[in-house]
Amino acid sequence: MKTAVIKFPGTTCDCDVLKALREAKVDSEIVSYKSFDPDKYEAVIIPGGFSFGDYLRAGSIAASTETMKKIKEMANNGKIVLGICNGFQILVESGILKGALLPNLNLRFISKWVYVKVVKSSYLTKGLENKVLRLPIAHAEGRYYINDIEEAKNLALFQYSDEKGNVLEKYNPNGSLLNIAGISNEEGNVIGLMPHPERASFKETSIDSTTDGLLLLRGLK
Ligand SMILES: NC(=O)CC[C@H](N)C(=O)O
Repeated sequence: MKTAVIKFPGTTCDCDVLKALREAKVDSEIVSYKSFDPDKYEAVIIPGGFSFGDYLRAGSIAASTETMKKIKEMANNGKIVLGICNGFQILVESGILKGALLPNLNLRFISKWVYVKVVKSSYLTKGLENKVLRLPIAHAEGRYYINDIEEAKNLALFQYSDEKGNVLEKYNPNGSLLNIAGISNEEGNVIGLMPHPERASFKETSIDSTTDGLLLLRGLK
């Protein structure tokens, strides 16, 4: 699937995402937010980083760009949209995904390996339901919140858990509602998650040689 990896000023994870996508055999390239042509792609990834310096709130300035209008249209047309970390923040700031990403409860930047349980099917989690993935997080504003608990349950795609998939508050690194680490829209074609699959795609740079990130990225093949 022809996939664009969008680069905003302050995006830092574009090269890592591209490398992981190529490892997953996904036809992909990095595209500047200034010259993005949505008609050329079937899928788009908004990678992590600090777009526009995270000024105001993480993701809020990128959310108001023309590029995000184009990505909203792609989402509405059923194309695949994936936001990773800052990309997830941009998707909620632009209203393409519901809810908000608030500062972590401890008001600190948290960088650690976590386990997340896949709690529903979506375009990228077909066949991975109930599996536990080991992925790293690295963020200051990752506390998922939405004002309606029932809606949160429906949106939840990944929940912080232990390695066996027990979703308990003690495994919640940032205070997210219902331990939510990622969500998808109802159709399952728009996905946002705080953990970084691209950082769990190479044995050499992963913890315990895990390549769980590839399980998700291969869905874009
Ligand atoms: N890893 C990322 O994408 C970065 C972090 C994000 N902008 C934050 O600190 O919340």
